[in-house]
Amino acid sequence: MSSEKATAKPTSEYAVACRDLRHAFGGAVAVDGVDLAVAEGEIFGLLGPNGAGKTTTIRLITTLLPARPGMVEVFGLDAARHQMAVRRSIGYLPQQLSADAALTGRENVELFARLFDVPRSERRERVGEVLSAVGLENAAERRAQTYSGGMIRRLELAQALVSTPRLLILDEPTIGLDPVARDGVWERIQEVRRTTGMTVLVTTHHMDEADLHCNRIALMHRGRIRALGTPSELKSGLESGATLEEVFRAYTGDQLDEPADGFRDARRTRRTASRLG
Ligand SMILES: Nc1ncnc2c1ncn2[C@@H]1O[C@H](COP(=O)(O)OP(=O)(O)OP(=O)(O)O)[C@@H](O)[C@H]1O
Repeated sequence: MSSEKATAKPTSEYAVACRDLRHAFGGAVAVDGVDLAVAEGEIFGLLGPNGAGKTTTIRLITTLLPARPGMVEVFGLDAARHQMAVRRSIGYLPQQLSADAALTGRENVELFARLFDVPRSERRERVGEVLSAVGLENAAERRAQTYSGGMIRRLELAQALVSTPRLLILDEPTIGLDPVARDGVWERIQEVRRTTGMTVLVTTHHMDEADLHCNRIALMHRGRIRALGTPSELKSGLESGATLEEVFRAYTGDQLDEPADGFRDARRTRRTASRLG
């Protein structure tokens, strides 16, 4: 690990740079030649209908899937050659439930602090800081099973933040939440980004959220990037007064989803609970 650190010299100024990403599950192509460049400090939205290949792209970037023959660089480091350094720089909020219902909020975050090697001497303070950054300081000693859907997602955000990542990757951070809870999650994401300058790569099905919060957006469909730009650029490329949802439909022709909330609903809405994403 130390030799990896010694040779880990950044080669580009981007937070994430991908070239020709490809992945197939058996014969089924999920990602079909994706090029992406995410600038440091921006909120970059990856949008697309179910099955477009967003999660697979994220798993390639986080090194959970091998990116060969394509290329992924995170803060200029080749992810294939510097896998551990790249993983250390990323905080990942998976689509699957990653909070444990039987543990308190604090215990859930402490678990991630240990998993991600936050030094023992800093753990207590760091866990307290991120719980308060997501507005859960007063609920920290309660079991997660008593949390609302929005609180669970904010708890999972705290888990992703506890290792002080430079790049925060959020896979549908507001899935299954009502509009008020969605706003609560975004407020916390924006606040963390303002105070830390962190880069955020996010997937969402909510066009209104992408329009409001993302600096740039890539529209993905059937494994490929179909359009890329700021929300205004994408909208003005269609017709005057077009909404982002209309842009989305123009490129994909598909329906958007609207799920529900609560711990049980979150469990039902998302895939099987898994701490390892
Ligand atoms: N582990 C897997 N095994 C087999 N096929 C998979 C697997 N994971 C994803 N796929 C398939 O790959 C394609 C892309 O899936 P992916 O989860 O990347 O899409 P997505 O855009 O994230 O969708 P969603 O919005 O529903 O999360 C889909 O056809 C999906 O069925």
